[in-house]
Amino acid sequence: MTPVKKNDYLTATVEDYTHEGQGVVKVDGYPIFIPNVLKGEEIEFKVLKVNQKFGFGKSEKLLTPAANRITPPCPYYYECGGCQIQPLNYKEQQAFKKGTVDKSINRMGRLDRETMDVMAMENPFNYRNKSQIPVQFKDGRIEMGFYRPRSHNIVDIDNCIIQKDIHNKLMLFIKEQFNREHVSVYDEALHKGLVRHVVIRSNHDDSEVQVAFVTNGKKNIFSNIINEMIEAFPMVTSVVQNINDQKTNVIFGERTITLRGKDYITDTLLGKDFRIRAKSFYQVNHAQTEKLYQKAIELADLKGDETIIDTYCGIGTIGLCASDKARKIIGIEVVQSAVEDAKENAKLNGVDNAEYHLGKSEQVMKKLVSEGINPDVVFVDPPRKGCHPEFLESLVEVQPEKIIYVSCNPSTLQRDLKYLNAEGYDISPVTPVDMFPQTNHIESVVMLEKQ
Ligand SMILES: C[S@@+](CC[C@H](N)C(=O)[O-])C[C@H]1O[C@@H](n2cnc3c(N)ncnc32)[C@H](O)[C@@H]1O
Repeated sequence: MTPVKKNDYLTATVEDYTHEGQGVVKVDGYPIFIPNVLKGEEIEFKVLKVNQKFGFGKSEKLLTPAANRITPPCPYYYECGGCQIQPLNYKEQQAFKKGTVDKSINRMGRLDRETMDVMAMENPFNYRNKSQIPVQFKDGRIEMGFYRPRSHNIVDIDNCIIQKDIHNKLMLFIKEQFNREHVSVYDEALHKGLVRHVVIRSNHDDSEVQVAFVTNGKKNIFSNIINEMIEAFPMVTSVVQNINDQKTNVIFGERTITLRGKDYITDTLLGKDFRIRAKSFYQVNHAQTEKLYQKAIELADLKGDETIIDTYCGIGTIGLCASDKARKIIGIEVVQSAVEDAKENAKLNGVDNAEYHLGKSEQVMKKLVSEGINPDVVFVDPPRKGCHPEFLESLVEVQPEKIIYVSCNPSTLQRDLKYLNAEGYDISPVTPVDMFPQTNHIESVVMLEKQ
């Protein structure tokens, strides 16, 4: 028996945050998760759902608001699923993120390591350099915006406070053009219609912008729109069409066709230039990426004669930023276009001590181990699911002096750290880096050293 029932109205004080940024209240020890409330607030709430071990609720009345509460700066906040923690001022967002990393490493992982203060942004808005904007036809108009939480219904928006200003201007412009030209828009339920997403990506000073039209089929109806767009936005140096005719939630399909200009944009990170194509991973927050990489390279404490493996390397950014201080860089990445970009990026920066391997880290690493590779430092930057167990086994087999782990998921980070710790690696304090202000996402960097 749970101590609460669905539709109960209760009063409690918010004790903590979940890793998703929801408030946690407890009734006789039974936790209930409530969005948009701050730690320390006394609230009246309604119970919405009751599971065996925890429930969900909705705040009905703030009895004592926290000093760190603010009115969400975005007017779409309560409808749109893009941001989750706007009622927390930036100081409280940092406290939530530090607390989440700390709980993961120390409470869940029992690793007993210090969590540093969050490396924060000076101005935590208008930072996203990549916008993946779904398109829908509703009530006689084409709408563009972002999905409501846990749905594929779009909130039609004119301005997003976390994406860069140039993206907001282009989004509005393209929406108007689509409406004027009565462009055919994809209907997910019927799997019919043409335009599915518009993806905008820009470099740090907006001197190069890429617009990608993701379409269900290869019909190209974009000539007029592109002409007008380039006249109004001469910084759009790349327009591509990506064909995705599958019934899927994955945004990009296999094939990308260049419609105008180049098929990439170029950005600079820590003095190195990087070509980025539409499907390649690239960190979304330029200012914070430089801080993150700087910290990662500082933790590696390179002397100049090291062999470095940069795995889950994307377009080669971390390794190439470290290449001046290393003897050799070996990159591993599973996306073909990213590997091609990485090779190109090495050339572009005059780096001749880098080589790249296409494939899964868990497989390529095994092969490199069997060939007798002997790295001194390994940079690891996996996706949210963390490292594959077979990759970790190979890593332990080659025994690098140092491993620098960059993670976008504190939960898989602690799992992998625990394994490496048990296999003889000491763990440095963990530094959270705020790559995604206003959202519940958290990036961290940590160094492991052979005992
Ligand atoms: C979080 S991103 C990091 C990329 C890069 N280090 C950076 O900072 O831009 C993770 C990368 O791992 C790649 N990836 C995902 N699974 C992989 C696997 N099993 N083996 C190798 N690379 C993988 C993704 O394509 C992506 O480029």
